[in-house]
Amino acid sequence: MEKLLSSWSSAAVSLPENYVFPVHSRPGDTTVPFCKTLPMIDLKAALAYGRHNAIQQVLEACQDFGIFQVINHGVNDDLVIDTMKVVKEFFDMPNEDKVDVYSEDPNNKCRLYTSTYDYENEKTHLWRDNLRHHCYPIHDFIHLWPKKPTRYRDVVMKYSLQVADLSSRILELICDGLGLGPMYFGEGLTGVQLFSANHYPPCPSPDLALGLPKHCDANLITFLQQDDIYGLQLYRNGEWLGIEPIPNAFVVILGHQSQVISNGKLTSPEHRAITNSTYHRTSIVYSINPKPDTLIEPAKVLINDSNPPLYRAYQFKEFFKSYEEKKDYDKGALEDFKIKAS
Ligand SMILES: O=C(O)CCC(=O)C(=O)O
Ligand SMILES: [Fe+2]
Repeated sequence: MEKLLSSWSSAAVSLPENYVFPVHSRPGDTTVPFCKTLPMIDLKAALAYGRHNAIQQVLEACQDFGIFQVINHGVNDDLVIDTMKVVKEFFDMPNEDKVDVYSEDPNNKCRLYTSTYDYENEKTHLWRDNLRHHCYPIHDFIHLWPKKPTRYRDVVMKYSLQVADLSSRILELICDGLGLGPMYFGEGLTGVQLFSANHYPPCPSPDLALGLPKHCDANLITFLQQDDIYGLQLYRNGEWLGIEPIPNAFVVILGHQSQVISNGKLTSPEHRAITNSTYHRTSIVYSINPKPDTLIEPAKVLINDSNPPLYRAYQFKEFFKSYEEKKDYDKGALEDFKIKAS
């Protein structure tokens, strides 16, 4: 547990060498402008104008940005606040209360660890601790979740169920918008669901370190809840832009698999998490992933002579292995899966 940032970072006066990112990927000046054009969807209002209107708003956001904020989403506001609170309480606990879930084994279905799954071999450590556990179907995994704080399991269970429901509603809108036919995003594409809480303590050199480097999410889709402390940045048209924290909003982010299934019609955005020298920051990620054996391919209904497949079919586990081995987490992760023009 001594590797955890929360064990030593508060006493650090300078950034250790192995946290300093190479010049080309370090953030430098982190004060970038907010992305003022980021789509913001009021789901309730959008649906009030008819399902067709909601489909159009979601699809446009997914095509143009691949990332948007959603408010009036149907997940209970008090529950959202309470979940952030209980997760912060978890990270605030002394080490002896967290030791049960600390694990250096990436195969563990519930674990607290620091940086990436591959701490020993990574070139630069990330300035984050992460608590991650499976949560679907919930009763297969809840017994593995943290026992403390005592409210943790109850609150996170309610949260997971409601965010899973939101994810189904958003995926149905995407499915209808793309014309994929009913239930395209079924168990195979959504059957692995993870609750992942990132904790970024104050960092002595936010210009040199990163909470998470530039990446696209490997999954199908992410529902991210930001703290009131800013730290999420989007790489768009060659520049970094901040994603403004909006109370109780979810940031919806399409993963690589959505880009492949839509044959490039939808985009998976590159993003990162910066640190700051003053505040602890926490983000909660609800991540929808395919099952390992699921075949991922551009949806057949989207393919025709004028729209040939851009990606070959593969099993999700093949993609994931390459994503982790190549440690090429951004757009490059899809290179080996592209069908090259002959
Ligand atoms: O902490 C954040 O805002 C970003 C988290 C993120 O991108 C991820 O966990 O994949
Ligand atoms: Fe991400």
